[in-house]
Amino acid sequence: MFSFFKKKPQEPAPAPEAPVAPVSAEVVAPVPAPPAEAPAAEVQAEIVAAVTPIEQKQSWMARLKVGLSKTSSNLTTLFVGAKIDDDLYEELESALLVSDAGVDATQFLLDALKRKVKADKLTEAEQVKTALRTLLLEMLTPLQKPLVLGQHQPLVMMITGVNGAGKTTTIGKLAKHMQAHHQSVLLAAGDTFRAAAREQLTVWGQRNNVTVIAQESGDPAAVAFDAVHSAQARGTNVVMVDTAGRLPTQLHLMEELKKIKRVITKGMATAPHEILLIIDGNTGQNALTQVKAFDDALGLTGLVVTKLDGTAKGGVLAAIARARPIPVYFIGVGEQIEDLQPFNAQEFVEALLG
Ligand SMILES: Nc1nc2c(ncn2[C@@H]2O[C@H](COP(=O)(O)OP(=O)(O)OP(=O)(O)O)[C@@H](O)[C@H]2O)c(=O)[nH]1
Repeated sequence: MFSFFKKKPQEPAPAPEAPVAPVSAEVVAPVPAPPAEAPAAEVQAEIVAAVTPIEQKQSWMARLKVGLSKTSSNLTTLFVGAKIDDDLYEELESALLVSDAGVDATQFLLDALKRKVKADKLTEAEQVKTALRTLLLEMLTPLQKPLVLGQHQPLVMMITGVNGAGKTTTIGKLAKHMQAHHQSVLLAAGDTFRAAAREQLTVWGQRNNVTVIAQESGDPAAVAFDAVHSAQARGTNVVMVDTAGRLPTQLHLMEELKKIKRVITKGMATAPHEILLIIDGNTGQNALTQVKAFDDALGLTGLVVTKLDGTAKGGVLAAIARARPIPVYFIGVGEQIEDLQPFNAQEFVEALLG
């Protein structure tokens, strides 16, 4: 099942469009006032759930389970035939740390588990496992939030992340899913560093009926600005701004991201409405460092965790839930479109703990 949440727009009545300003590298035309949002094309206040064939769903869950099988086997075997004693807690501590949950989340889970074992007078290891499942679910459920469509016209999304995290691939998958929900999509090829990235996106756009705004050379902020105005003029529903990969330690590149955000806001006062960080699920605890750094710089609204089909351990979501509980809109378990699905805490915990 792939679903988005569609909502009525909350903005005041739309004002007329500001004239499209010429794109310039540094400062862009005066801020149009007031925010010029056209009425949302189609609005519904309900969760739109695409019915996904049961086999597809099962194969997706199967891939998630395979992806997280190492962690799952570490976490589940330690309960088999075990006694509830210090050894069990120690083994659990190691398994959680190895799963990338990090010290804080691991300690939190262990403390909570010990309290629960005492309070509920648990006597069997299997009951402790069930208690752990409940605690993990409580911890991860706040991360489960749908991406809202139809609230802004256009909905402007900035997509960020380190090199190779899966930004461009995720944009492609999201665009397809959005089209399936009758949303028109426009992409801004903001990775102006790599000509190949721009070309890749342009070719992909042509094939998939998605307009791509790209510039031969230039400033990614200008490309983003151009894309926002273009979407406003065309009545496009969603703009996704791709950005070049960068490490949080590359401070000048982080400054560039802030600039892209500022310039988007100049193009549309309420935008960007979503700032997503794409995380490679295999980066372990480093993912948390990325979340903190990108959030500090930009104020993230959502995360997408990719490559949970590989050697990912999955525990990093617990670390994120404790340290920076930013919604995980989607998780990816492969390269196909249907391999990107909304994050569901229940399914995730099931994949981790059986
Ligand atoms: N196995 C697997 N591979 C994925 C997934 N998502 C993306 N990939 C692959 O990861 C690689 C990098 O993806 P890109 O989308 O190019 O990453 P990017 O963040 O745009 O990279 P840069 O443009 O270098 O910053 C590609 O080979 C993708 O096919 C996933 O969920 N699972």
